[in-house]
Amino acid sequence: MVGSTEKTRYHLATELVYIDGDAVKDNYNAASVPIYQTATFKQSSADGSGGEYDYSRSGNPTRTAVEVHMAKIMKAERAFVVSTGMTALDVILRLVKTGQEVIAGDDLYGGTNRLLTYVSQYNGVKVHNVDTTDPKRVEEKLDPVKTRLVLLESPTNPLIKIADIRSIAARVHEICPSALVVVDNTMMSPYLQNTLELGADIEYHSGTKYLSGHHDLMAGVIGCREQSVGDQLYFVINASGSGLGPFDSWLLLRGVKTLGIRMEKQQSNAMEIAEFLEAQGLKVHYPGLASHPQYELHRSLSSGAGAVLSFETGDVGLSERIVESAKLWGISVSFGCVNSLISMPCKMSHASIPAEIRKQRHLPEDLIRLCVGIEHHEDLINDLARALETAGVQVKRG
Ligand SMILES: Cc1ncc(COP(=O)(O)O)c(C=O)c1O
Ligand SMILES: N[C@@H](CCSC[C@H](N)C(=O)O)C(=O)O
Repeated sequence: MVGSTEKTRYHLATELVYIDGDAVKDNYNAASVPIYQTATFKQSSADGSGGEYDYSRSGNPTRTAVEVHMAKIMKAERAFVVSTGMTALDVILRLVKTGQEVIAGDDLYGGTNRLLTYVSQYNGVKVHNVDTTDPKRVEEKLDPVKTRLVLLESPTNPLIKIADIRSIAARVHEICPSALVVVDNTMMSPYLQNTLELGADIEYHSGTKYLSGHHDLMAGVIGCREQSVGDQLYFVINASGSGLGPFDSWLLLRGVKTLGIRMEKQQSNAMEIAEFLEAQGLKVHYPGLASHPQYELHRSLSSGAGAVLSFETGDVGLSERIVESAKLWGISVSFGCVNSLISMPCKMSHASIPAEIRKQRHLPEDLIRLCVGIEHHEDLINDLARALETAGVQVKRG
């Protein structure tokens, strides 16, 4: 019902806009996929052999439309849309049983760290946090019997570190044939990086970010390579009721159509801003800069650097003053939206990671994260320059 083995025929920017007419049967040929705002569906008989849908927790035509579309975009055997990005990870973690192990990065979104800590404390699942920029650190923890999941973020949120997804996936599959390689691809979106093609078994996204693009909904997207994995994921989604509602499914489908054009503009703005900050002598983390330690690796995995970057000032108070002096840059968590945002991860998105763990993992307290939108880059740079000056930094103008 929600599967798609259809291969893409056009450039990705075109496929994003082109919704396959067969994804949803509509008697009136509506140009926009209808919102089936219904909980239940009338059946023609009482023997359970009725229509394609019976209850929206189990399936809904608007949800099917976005799932079929996302499967095509992610080149997945099957895709699912769920209520949030964290729900996506929660569903995936249900595939890990007590006694099994997870290997994850040591620079991860704060909420991901929180959920992994929960499963390790209460579900009897050992979680190894390792530096995933070094494939050897992952390999050291692989156990052919116990390892069930290897979870990667690349680039990481918020230090923008890169994992060699291709090599890690190959080694995991060689050493632990029953382990699943899972990539949180939120920071790139399917427009810039296809992790299933790089060897991942499951790719997931916070659809709250680039996929929807306007910060007007919460969503999660999961894509997988194998039908059997898809069956297990669907079981959990139906059993737990985590599928995305019809209206949010419709909003997500609408948002995805403009992903290509938004991402092109956002990352070209991000590059201008990264260069401006680097010219100020600040330590900037952005994989589009040749100074990024994994610049070449990132280029070999993806087709762009994305629109999230972070930089260090060396002084927490100074960072706070910069963030609070910005006007055009909204002080908010989240990223991937048309509006530009500024934040301090240690006090905001990553505040749920205990301070001593943040220290152990070398997450700088003064780090400022910028999530670049589609505004004119000169306005963004001018506003940032003014914020730096207001905070006491002498700015070199180009
Ligand atoms: C990299 C990453 N993955 C997953 C999530 C979780 O997504 P959501 O907020 O949609 O639950 C977030 C942010 O929240 C994130 O930054
Ligand atoms: N209070 C929230 C913070 C959400 S952070 C959202 C996003 N992933 C980001 O990185 O900005 C929480 O504790 O989850």
